[in-house]
Amino acid sequence: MTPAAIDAFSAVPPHLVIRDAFGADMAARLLAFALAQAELFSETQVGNQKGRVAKQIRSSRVIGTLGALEGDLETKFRALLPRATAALHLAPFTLDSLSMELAAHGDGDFYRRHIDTFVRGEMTGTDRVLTAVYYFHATPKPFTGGELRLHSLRPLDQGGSYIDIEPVHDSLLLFPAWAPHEVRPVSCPGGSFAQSRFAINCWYNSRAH
Ligand SMILES: O=C(O)CCC(=O)C(=O)O
Ligand SMILES: [Fe+2]
Repeated sequence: MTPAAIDAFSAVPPHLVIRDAFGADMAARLLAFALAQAELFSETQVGNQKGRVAKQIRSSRVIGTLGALEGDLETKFRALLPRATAALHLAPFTLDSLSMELAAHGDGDFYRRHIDTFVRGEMTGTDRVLTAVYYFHATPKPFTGGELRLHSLRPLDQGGSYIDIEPVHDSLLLFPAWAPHEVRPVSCPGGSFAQSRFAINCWYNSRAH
């Protein structure tokens, strides 16, 4: 009997991890920015419906602006695109824009399995093609858990698979926006905002046709 092939539906989607991605100085500036803006973070929402907060799907806080760091960050994320396109074997696309947000996961926070592409009438004129997540936190690391779990398209109980990726300080993770993923629950006994698992989500958007 021929063993069943590991088909595209059962394989973990392509991904790229970059350590020491933006450097200790940028990580420190981002942490200082996050703490200074603590009051301006709001509860995360799911989907595009204004005001919808689905606590059973996603629990975290987010801020949509990166202040004076925004320009530097955008340059760094843009510079990664050729490398990511090659490593992830992405079909060529024309970059329309980047969208960035800064998210904080504290004690008990999580984000259930989802994809980042817009589907079913959530279209906004652009398509998210590529997701990048940049991780940073206080040192020593004040939390456990919070791994990014990247799933195959096929569910685990039907022969699918997954990989857990640690949110290492000053590291970057890139994967196609269509890839199913989740944030595993964070445990942060101290519980203060400063001890959160911080991440910048950056989406590379192509114009939707
Ligand atoms: O924080 C992460 O590791 C990923 C967050 C995420 O999946 C999202 O905001 O869409
Ligand atoms: Fe996501």
